[in-house]
Amino acid sequence: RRLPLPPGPRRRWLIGNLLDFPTSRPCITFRDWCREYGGLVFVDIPFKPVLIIGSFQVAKDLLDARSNIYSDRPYFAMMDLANWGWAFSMMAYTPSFRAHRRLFIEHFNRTAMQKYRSIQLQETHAVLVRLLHTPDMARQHLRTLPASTIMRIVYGARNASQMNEYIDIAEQAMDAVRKLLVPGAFLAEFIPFLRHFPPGCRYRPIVQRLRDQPFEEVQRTMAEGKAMPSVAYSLIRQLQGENENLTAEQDYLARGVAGGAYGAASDTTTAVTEVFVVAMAMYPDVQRKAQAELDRIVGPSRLPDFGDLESLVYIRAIMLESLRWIPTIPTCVPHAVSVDDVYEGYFIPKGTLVIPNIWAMLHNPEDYPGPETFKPERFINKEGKIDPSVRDPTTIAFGFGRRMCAGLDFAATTLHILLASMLHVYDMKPGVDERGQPVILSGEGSDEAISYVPYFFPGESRRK
Ligand code: HEM
Repeated sequence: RRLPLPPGPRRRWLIGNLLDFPTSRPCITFRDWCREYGGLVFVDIPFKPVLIIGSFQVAKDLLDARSNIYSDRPYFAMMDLANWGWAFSMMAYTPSFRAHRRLFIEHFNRTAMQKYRSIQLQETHAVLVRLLHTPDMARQHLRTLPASTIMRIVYGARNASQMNEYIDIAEQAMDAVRKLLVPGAFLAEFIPFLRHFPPGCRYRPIVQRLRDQPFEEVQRTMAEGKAMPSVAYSLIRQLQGENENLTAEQDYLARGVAGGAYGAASDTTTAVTEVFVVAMAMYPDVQRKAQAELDRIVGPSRLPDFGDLESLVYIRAIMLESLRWIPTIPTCVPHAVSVDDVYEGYFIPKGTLVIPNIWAMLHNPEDYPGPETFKPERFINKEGKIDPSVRDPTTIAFGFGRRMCAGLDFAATTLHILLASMLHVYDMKPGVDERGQPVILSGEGSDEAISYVPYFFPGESRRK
């Protein structure tokens, strides 16, 4: 006899839990279900069983320890309709996915990243200057930073107008990810015949341009002998070897690896930066403490550098707290289990969609007391070092197992240097709205797959 399925909300005849599935702020409903039924909750959606993971331990046991069978992705109907199927973050755990990920890691591991530091610093400094000249466009400037950094690294984009065009394309293409990847936001994910009425189709041309236009520009400049060093350039050289052209398969791989970097890096890093700025405006004491650390370690006559980061412990704690307080991808990117499995006496059928509730794990009061408060001190021990006994939010916020974020190191260094530089130069304060009224800030994320904070600030320079 089959073992029982994990517990979960009561199922209705024929439609199971279809009507219970949340379409707004799913992380909250999932957290409530887990409080009622435990760290593992089974939700019965016709054609698509769903498993919600609400506890860090269960995520470790399944997604990390059994990563050989929990690293698949479900078929994302809406993302496929929007033409995002080429992005390896959406791919099933196939040999093609593994080839993409392997190649990606080769260009974004810790050693490879040393090469990108000067671009990271130049882009960070450029943002500081833009903020000074046009503070009313602060939000836009901060949004452009990860985009332009990754664009220069991946495609060697050369001039401002080319860069702006690429960023504009990416902004439009990423809108699909924000809107279509929220679990349950589109019932078509679960009910196949609804896919004939797709809101995703309108994104197809722009997503295609995101992948192809900058890549083909690199190919063109290579043919003219004018290409700048870039990841795309290295990929093409590496794959094509002595041959004159890439094969169709190599071409698909190279475009996917390059385009995947841009898609995965820009919005996520921006979202954390926005959380950080709002937190600084809401918690001026934290800001002052960070600035005191900077004054002590960096001093007033220069900007922070990568060599300072190890000593900037409090600022690292601010980064960790920014990742924890409003998690960037609150319900992760769903995994899928590729064979039938049994866990703690429960049967988990092959093909089940697995959703780790990152938000709930990072707001678990047992690991992070007073989780709604922004408190970097929680990560620092008596010796003034990062406390290894407090769960590191990067082990949750970047996902799990063999699908864990492939750009974690890149994201963490980009953020650390940016946060340090922003705090060194600016005081972040709550701004005023169009009617001149003070903006009420809140620590609540948006309702999209990548969580934003709703408002933004003008900062003020603290260095005259
Ligand atoms: C703070 C910023 C970031 C956060 C919070 C973040 C978070 C995540 C999460 C939660 C996933 C899904 C993991 C899973 O399925 O278990 C993911 C996947 C991924 N991320 Fe990030 N990410 C960030 C920045 C970046 C950057 C800067 C890059 C590239 C340079 C990147 C590249 C990727 C890729 C390629 C995947 C797909 C991995 C796969 O499916 O195997 N991410 N990220």
